[in-house]
Amino acid sequence: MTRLIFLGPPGAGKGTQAKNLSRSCNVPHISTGDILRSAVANATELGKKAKFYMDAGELVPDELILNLIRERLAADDALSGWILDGFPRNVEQATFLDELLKEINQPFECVVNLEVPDEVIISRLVNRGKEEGRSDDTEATIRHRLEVYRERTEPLIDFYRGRQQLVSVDGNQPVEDVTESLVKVVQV
Ligand SMILES: Nc1ncnc2c1ncn2[C@@H]1O[C@H](COP(=O)(O)OP(=O)(O)O)[C@@H](O)[C@H]1O
Repeated sequence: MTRLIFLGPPGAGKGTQAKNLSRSCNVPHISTGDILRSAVANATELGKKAKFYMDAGELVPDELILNLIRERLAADDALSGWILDGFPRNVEQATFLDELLKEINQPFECVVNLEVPDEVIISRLVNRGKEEGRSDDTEATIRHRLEVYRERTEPLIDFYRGRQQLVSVDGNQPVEDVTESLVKVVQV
């Protein structure tokens, strides 16, 4: 049963790798960023509330995210596995996820930490901003997202490492090489 959590700074390649792996494992790729962006595009209630935070490079408040994850993991296609990308992003979300997974009896396999140096991340994100026109990929917002990552998300590395649930993978390699390392590490 494939149940993986992807961790790493913005621009580490979580989305790309999670998508590749979800295809080869035949489980859904659950990206909170994608879900939120589609909510914004469809101007749903959630989207209207989330847009402000996303454009500022802040985390969207937990009260908007936690229910969304609870519902998404309860969907039929998630019963036989999933790859989580972009969640959890702070200790509160990680604690919530622990409780939720216990409640629905779905233990995860491991947390994959994609490691990429800061200067590589910044140039990747600046390029993505130009190519995809994502409104949060401007240089000032990118720097702020990295700060938010350091402050709120990075502590999760020790959180999971302390429980021997963390696996680190070098994300600073060509996409296919990262995928290959990942497949080896998670043995899917
Ligand atoms: N779990 C989450 N908790 C709070 N906000 C989130 C979460 N996931 C995504 N977001 C919001 O969506 C934005 C984009 O997320 P994502 O696509 O994962 O981007 P990246 O990892 O490239 O920064 C984040 O900057 C944040 O505002």
